[in-house]
Amino acid sequence: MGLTFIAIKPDGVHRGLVGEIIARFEKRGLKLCALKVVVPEKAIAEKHYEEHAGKPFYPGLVDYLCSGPIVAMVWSGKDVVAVTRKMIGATKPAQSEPGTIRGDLALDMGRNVIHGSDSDDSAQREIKLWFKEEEVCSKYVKADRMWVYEVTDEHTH
Ligand SMILES: Nc1ncnc2c1ncn2[C@@H]1O[C@H](COP(=O)(O)OP(=O)(O)OP(=O)(O)O)[C@@H](O)[C@H]1O
Repeated sequence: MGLTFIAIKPDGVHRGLVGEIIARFEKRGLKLCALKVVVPEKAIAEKHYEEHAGKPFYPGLVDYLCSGPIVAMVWSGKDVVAVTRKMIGATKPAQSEPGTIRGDLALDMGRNVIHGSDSDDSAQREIKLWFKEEEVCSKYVKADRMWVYEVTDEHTH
């Protein structure tokens, strides 16, 4: 089953973009499996971005994530990692296509509004880092499933 971890970063929360971003994922047909508002603990933010540890921007990146509440979410759907990465757009907003979240809502790489897992392995690691198992409701069958998917099997939700 395809799951991904999405976080609306503190700038997205402070700028009032939460509803707009969630609406985009809902309208695409994805299924919301978990959601919470949380001010990240430094240790979790460091772990989340551990692949960047040692890079010059790492301390600022961790401070940015911890600077206010984030909206942490789990979404599921067909090809959910690839689909959400496309919807989010390139890391540098100047390179994000119009129509993407960053292409429409962000201007600065250090304030790029949203995070999305970049692979199934990262998604699994990040979901475990941010959520307890019982906080993720991935089993329910969404009522519009037969209108979102042509074939509804164990790979669609
Ligand atoms: N060279 C850089 N200088 C400053 N900040 C950077 C740089 N590269 C990445 N970042 C910051 O680190 C975050 C993580 O970088 P990554 O390469 O994982 O991009 P991403 O997967 O598009 O972003 P995210 O992980 O936040 O979804 C970026 O969102 C950006 O805020």
